[in-house]
Amino acid sequence: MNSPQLLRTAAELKAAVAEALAAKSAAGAGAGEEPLSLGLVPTMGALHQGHRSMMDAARAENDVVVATVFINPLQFNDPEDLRRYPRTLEADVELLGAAGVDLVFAPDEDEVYPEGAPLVRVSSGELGARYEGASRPGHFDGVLTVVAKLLHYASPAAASGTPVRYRAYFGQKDAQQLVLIRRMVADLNFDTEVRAVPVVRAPDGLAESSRNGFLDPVHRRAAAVLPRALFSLRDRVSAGEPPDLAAAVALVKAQPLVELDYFDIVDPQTLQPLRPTDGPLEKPALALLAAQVGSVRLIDNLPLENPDTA
Ligand SMILES: Nc1ncnc2c1ncn2[C@@H]1O[C@H](COP(=O)(O)OP(=O)(O)OP(=O)(O)O)[C@@H](O)[C@H]1O
Ligand SMILES: CC(C)(CO)[C@@H](O)C(=O)[O-]
Ligand code: BAL
Repeated sequence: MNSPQLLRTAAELKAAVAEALAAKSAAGAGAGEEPLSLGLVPTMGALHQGHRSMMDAARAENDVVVATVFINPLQFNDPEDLRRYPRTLEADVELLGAAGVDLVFAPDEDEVYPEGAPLVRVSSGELGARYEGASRPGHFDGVLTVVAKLLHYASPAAASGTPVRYRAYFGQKDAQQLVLIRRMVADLNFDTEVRAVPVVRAPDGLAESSRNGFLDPVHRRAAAVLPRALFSLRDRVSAGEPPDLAAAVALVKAQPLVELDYFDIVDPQTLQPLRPTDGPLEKPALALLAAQVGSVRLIDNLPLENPDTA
């Protein structure tokens, strides 16, 4: 297992990115058809198998892989959620080493926000005010602002005389976040390719999440109703039947320990609701939900595709 270099400041990261790319270049990377490449994987730490699969994807596609571990206060609307967010840097660095990550950027809050909360932020607009944004006001402006900063910190642009392909990895589990990051990169001309990584699930279907550790065994078992409802919806759609959202909602509501926030069927690119009331789905869609399970808020989603219109 290699031990990744741990960088605490933007200046250290910049120097380490330049050095790592130069070493790869000297070893012959980027000399053929494929340019030299750098993969960035932003996280908030408390890493699990979902994160591991993003690291694996980045490792498979890039010469240099940078992971970031930063709990971004700007995206928390609930101070208690921020206070208790799990902090496990030592174990995280171990997982990142096992995944072959080269550099780990774990800055302090003062490094990222030296003047305190920034005056100028990236606005997530109308799309950022729906679903997760409706329940967590300001969340997506905070996410986009820090992702913009992280993309700048790790940018290979200035680090090398040769062109470097820059890819950034995000989980499909945070579907709305992913759509918004794609929009930011397109709307603001970031020179970065956004790569989506499929949701990694526990054996009972629950999406892996750093907050799952807060569930006691009873709530943990109850939470499995969320993927059950999503997969029941998907199975109907895959069989060419209309999506019965009401039945899927009823399944969740029958579990008293789970309080549904939203459950909808949306366009995967725009997140506009697509709610056929009788006929089958006419184009690929995404089922999207959030629920409170005990003290934990969980989100999940699943693509829906009608084989007759695929
Ligand atoms: N189960 C998963 N499968 C694939 N990607 C995931 C999964 N869980 C998280 N990710 C991705 O990992 C990245 C970092 O997410 P984050 O560190 O917030 O972890 P998390 O488990 O989503 O934590 P939480 O849900 O408690 O905020 C995001 O791009 C997120 O979509
Ligand atoms: C992308 C991210 C690391 C930004 O803080 C965070 O929102 C997350 O972990 O999904
Ligand atoms: N994975 C999304 C980060 C958050 O819940 O704040």
